[in-house]
Amino acid sequence: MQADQALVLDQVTKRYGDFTAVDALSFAVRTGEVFGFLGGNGAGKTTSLRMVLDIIRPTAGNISVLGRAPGRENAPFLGFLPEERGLYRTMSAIDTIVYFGRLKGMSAGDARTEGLALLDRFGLSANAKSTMDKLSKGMAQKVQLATAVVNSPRLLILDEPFSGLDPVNQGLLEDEIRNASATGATVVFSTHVMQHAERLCDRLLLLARGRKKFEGNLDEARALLPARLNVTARQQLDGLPGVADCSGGPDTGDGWRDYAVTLEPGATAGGLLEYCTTNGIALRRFEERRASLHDVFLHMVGSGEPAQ
Ligand SMILES: Nc1ncnc2c1ncn2[C@@H]1O[C@H](COP(=O)(O)OP(=O)(O)OP(=O)(O)O)[C@@H](O)[C@H]1O
Repeated sequence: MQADQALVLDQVTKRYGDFTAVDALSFAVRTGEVFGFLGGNGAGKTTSLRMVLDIIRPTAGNISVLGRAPGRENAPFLGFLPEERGLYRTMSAIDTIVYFGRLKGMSAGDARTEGLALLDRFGLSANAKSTMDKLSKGMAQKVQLATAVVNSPRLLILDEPFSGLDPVNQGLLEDEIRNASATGATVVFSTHVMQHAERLCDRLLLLARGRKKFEGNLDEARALLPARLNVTARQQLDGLPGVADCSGGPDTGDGWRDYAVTLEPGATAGGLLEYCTTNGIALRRFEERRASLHDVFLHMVGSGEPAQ
């Protein structure tokens, strides 16, 4: 493992009987980056994260967390928001945060000071002494987030952190992730909602049926898709170099038509534009349509896997 890698999985497999939930998965998360762990339902995200946290053990392969094997001694440096949220119903919000801070080796005083500051930041100052069963689901989720970050973790792992949050609180969580990253923490979060990943991730991994489909940054992910263009021209572009498909809308009356053009893999919009210019093909509009991460997901994983 290199010094600039916060998390490394090397050929990690997890089997449940005959079923392989995670299949020879290898990837590395660099220190300080926000890393998206993406996949549809049942892809193996939670299973992978649980192995990192030593909640379950791999069937095969190696995991390195901040340079060490998974285990309890990593607790002071880690923050974890589990997918299954659950806190002691009769404990107050602040006591809950202090309890988790203590589990991670903080003093009660430090955990309380930091816990109160977090509740304030999350708009929950007035609820510090409310017991968990008196809080709304979203409020309880923010308290749980506070338990994950109270120790200013070097590696923050969030399993489906956006589920169950309203748009305002989703924004707050995005800010919290950016904030953790800005202060030097490494953040790994799983999601099946591509928009969050698109806004937040430095790099991402796409998982399907336990296998890695892609690891890289957003631009690299988008480059996996053939370029698509909106073009207004006087003639069909089918058959031009690099054009895989060109479908046209109605003639607007003066001979111009709008075309949706898909290029062949590896062909570039610039190459087609240059060809048109040098060959006297008149163009009134020539726009590249930027692929979304959702498009990439469907392209890589297929529409059988859910993504939003
Ligand atoms: N303890 C278990 N015993 C048997 N199979 C399991 C167990 N835990 C998980 N699985 C299976 O492993 C696969 C991966 O599950 P996992 O929870 O890791 O997926 P996920 O990517 O987190 O999905 P989701 O987005 O739905 O939470 C699923 O098919 C699941 O049924």
